[in-house]
This record gives sequence, structure tokens and C-alpha cells, in this order.
Amino acid sequence: MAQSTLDSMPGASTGTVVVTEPLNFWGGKRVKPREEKNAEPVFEPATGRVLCQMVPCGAEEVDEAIQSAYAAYQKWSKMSGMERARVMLEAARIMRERREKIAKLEAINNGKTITEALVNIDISWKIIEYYAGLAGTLAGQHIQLPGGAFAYSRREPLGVCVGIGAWNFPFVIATMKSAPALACGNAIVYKPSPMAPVTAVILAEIYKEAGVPDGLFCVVQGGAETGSLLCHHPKVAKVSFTGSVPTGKKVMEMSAKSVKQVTLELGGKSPLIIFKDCELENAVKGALMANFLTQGQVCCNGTRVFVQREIMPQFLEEVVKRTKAIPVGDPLLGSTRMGPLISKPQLEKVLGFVSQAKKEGARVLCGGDPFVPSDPKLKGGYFMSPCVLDNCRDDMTCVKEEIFGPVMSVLPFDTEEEVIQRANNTTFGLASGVFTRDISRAHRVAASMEAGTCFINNYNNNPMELPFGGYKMSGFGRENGQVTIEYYSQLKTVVVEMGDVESLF
Ligand SMILES: NC(=O)C1=CN([C@@H]2O[C@H](COP(=O)(O)OP(=O)(O)OC[C@H]3O[C@@H](n4cnc5c(N)ncnc54)[C@H](O)[C@@H]3O)[C@@H](O)[C@H]2O)C=CC1
Ligand SMILES: C[N+](C)(C)CCCC(=O)O
Repeated sequence: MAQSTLDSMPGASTGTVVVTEPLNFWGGKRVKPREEKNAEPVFEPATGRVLCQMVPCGAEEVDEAIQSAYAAYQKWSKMSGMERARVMLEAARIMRERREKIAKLEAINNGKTITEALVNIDISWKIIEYYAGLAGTLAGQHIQLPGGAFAYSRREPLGVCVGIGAWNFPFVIATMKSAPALACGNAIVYKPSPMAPVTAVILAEIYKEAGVPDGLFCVVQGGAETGSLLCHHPKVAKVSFTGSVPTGKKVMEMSAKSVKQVTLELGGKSPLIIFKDCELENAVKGALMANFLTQGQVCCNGTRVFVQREIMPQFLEEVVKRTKAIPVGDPLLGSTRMGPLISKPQLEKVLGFVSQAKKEGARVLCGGDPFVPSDPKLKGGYFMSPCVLDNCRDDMTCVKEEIFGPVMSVLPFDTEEEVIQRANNTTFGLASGVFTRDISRAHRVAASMEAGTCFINNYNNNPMELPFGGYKMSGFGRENGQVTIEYYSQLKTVVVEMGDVESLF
């Protein structure tokens, strides 16, 4: 029964799927909600139809999940890195085998295109493979001390970690948090976004099938209240959060009460700087990749596109031509390149940013309107046409705030010095990008960016080998890459005396 939603995927099309199985997972199985009374409908963004009910977990359920994770942690943390790696590689293999079904369910729940969803699932099994590879390498140091004494350090897990995720990359975020956590010997309780609750439990089933101890990866459903129960629970050692800045601050505050470690992956308003000596075709493609993946709902998007004045006309002509040509529609069709936004309120919020931009003097070169696809079943979907805004100034709302939708703001600049200053004039600092053929300038600009990533001559290329995370209010801590091991483990120093104790007393 557990896998029936997934098993129905091959024949599923937009507007047909209803998910009825329980979406919580602990103790090695799906768990029905204790009471249904606070159930919230989850909508299929492409149709506006109800996909399933999300029933938030209360205090007792959260505690049950955490206790189950703790029991699993006791077993898992005693296994060697190589033993853990073997189980994780099996999980990666199963995930790869089911990639198409998982991608379909992800696209149905999130609205991203099937083409992108497949890339997301492929990133996910690669993340597990990557951390499986690191699991066997975890080690401490041996340090010699006077008189034959010595010390060594052990890299140990933290215990039960909590992951709280956003709705834009539901499966990737669950994997990005769980894979390094498990590689280091931790257990993890994961809370998906209430708007995208259906695929985290598939990940739980895969880990279970691969052979992790029951409880090692738990899923609890819920929103702010359930999230705050997790952040306050005394048995939780660490919280890794992906989402908005205001919620990130709350998570940090709550976690501070019991001194839990925190990783925050928050929002952005990243600059993409295009110099006149760039390869224009690539810069245009880069600007589209920086703005329109997952309907523009990506934290590291380069939404402030600074273009050197001399090439502005050519850049705009090309970028508008290509933006207008983006096929918007049914996310499950292979030819679609943009699906619906996550929700009606999100669509309204993004359209609101476009009208505000117009009021403040920006010019809409294309898009920015609600979009009704010709297919009748998509009439109730949350679609909009991708938008390019020209005539933007640094003080406009659309240039200062994270829109989280398919809206690119284009700004002219004259000199390198000026654009660096303007690019950094934001409280965010997640990513940045530069297009130029001048190799020295590229590295000079990269070094000047107050951001966790700088892409040179590309954008949004974030493979799992590379640390990902923010400067300034975009958060702290890193995900992906080798360094993330540091964020899911701690060092114990063991000091060994080989002679007699020299006492001062
Ligand atoms: N930069 C990013 O990665 C993201 C940015 N956003 C931005 O945030 C806006 C709002 O979207 P939301 O999904 O509501 O973001 P959010 O930051 O409120 O939610 C993210 C996660 O935190 C949980 N959460 C909410 N309140 C909590 C609390 N008090 N304690 C613990 N957990 C809590 C949510 O249930 C969800 O799982 C979006 O319109 C977008 O602009 C949203 C998601 C990701
Ligand atoms: C793009 N990716 C998958 C590296 C980050 C996901 C976090 C986010 O966009 O909210």
C-alpha cells in the first residue's frame, strides 16, 4: 500500500492524482495523523485541484518521531563510515531506479516542469552517492605530546538533527539535509513545507528499503507550529532550515534557547553582472537560467541583472525574444519550460510586485500577467507569463525585495567600480554572477562579491561537490560539498597520558 501513489505515476497526468496515504513517517513506516481536525488542503498548482490533505503533527507526534530517531541514532552512529556508505549507496541506487516516478509526483505537487523535476531527482541520488563516498573518510587527528603522551580527535555525530524545508525543491532539500547528516552518523527528522508534503515520505521509504535502522529518517508534516515544536525539543541537537529570512530568524531564536546548532539557507536578491565584452549569447542564456528555473522560485536566482550600457539594446532584444518564447503550461509535458507558481497567494504576490514596479516607473518589456493555458484542465492553475522589467533603479521595490517568481529586473551600469558597489548594496548575499571575457576582471569581480557563490560565465550551476550557502542575511553554514561534514559532526579530543600524573597538589 505504501507505494501506491508512486506506482500509479507512469500513467498519471495533470489533474488526475489524489494522494491518500499517510504522509508522516517514523519507526520505519508511514504513520496516520492522530487527529484530522487541523487538516489543510494541498493544491495541485497546475489545476488548483486538491491533491491531498496535509495534517499537521502535534506535540505527541513530534515527540514520537524524535524518540524513534534517537533510537535509530544509537544504532547507526555505532556503525563504521563504510558500513553506512553501503546502505546509502543502495538508497541512491533505488532512487535512480525510481527517478521518473518521483519526478512526476514532484512536478504534480510543486508545479515545476517534469524536465526540471528529473534534473532534481538526479541531483538527489548524486548527493547521496557523494556523501556515501565521504562517510568512510571521516577521521580525526593524532597529535603527539611531551613525554610520550598523545591525543587524538574523533569526529562524532551530533545526534538527532532536524531539517525544515521550503516548497521550491521539496525532494532536493530533504536529500541535501539528510545525506550529510546520515553520512556523519546522525538521525534526522524532516519537516517539509505544508505546500509540498508528498515526496519526503518517498525518500523515507527509500532509506528504509536500503536498510537504515527504523527511525533514522523521519518525516513529520506541519507548518509553523510543528516547526516550532521541533526547534524547541530538548533531544534535538541541530536545526537545518531552508526558507525565508523572517522565519529563519525565528528558527535561530528558538534554537538558541537550548543552544542547538543552526544552519540557515535563506533568501536572496542576487546580482548578475554582464560586461560589454561578454559573449552575448551566453550572457542571455545565463540571465534566463538565473531567473526562470522553477518559475523563478529559487533562492539563489540572479534577479538583479546589471548590463553595461553599451550592450543594453542588444541584450534586451535577445532576452525579451527568448523570454516570450518560453512555453508555459502543463508541467508534465516534456515540451513545457515553465509551469505554474506554487500557490494562488504566491501568484498574487508576484503579480503585485509587477504592478508595484510599474507604479515606481519600471517598464514591462514582456509578461507579468496571469496566464491561462488553452488546455481547459489548466484553467484554475497558478500560471503567469515570465516577465522582464526595464528602466529599473536600485531603489525600486522589485530591485530590493525577493520576489520569488519569474520576474527579471534589468539595470544599466557604466563602470566596474560602480557596479560592484551597487551589486553589494543589499542585505542579502547568497549568490552572484559575472559575464566577461576578461579573465582578470572576472576574478576581481568574484573576489569583490559579498555573496556565498559567484558564477563566472554561467549561472545556477550548483553541483553537490560545491559548498552552497549565504553571506549576510542570506544565512550561514553550508550545504553540499565536503565542508558540510563540519556542520553535521563534532570533534571529541581524547588526551592520553603515558607517564605519571604530575600533580600541583
Ligand atoms: N529563499 C528561499 O529559499 C525561500 C524563500 N521563500 C520566501 O518566503 C516566502 C514565504 O514562503 P513560506 O513557504 O511561507 O516560507 P517560510 O520561510 O515561512 O517557510 C519555510 C519552512 O519553514 C516552516 N516554518 C514556518 N514558520 C515556522 C516557525 N515559526 N518555526 C519553524 N518552522 C517554520 C514552514 O512550514 C516551511 O517548512 C515566499 O514567498 C518566498 O518569497 C520561501 C521558500 C524558500
Ligand atoms: C538550488 N538549490 C537546489 C541548490 C538550492 C535549493 C534551495 C532553494 O532554492 O531554496
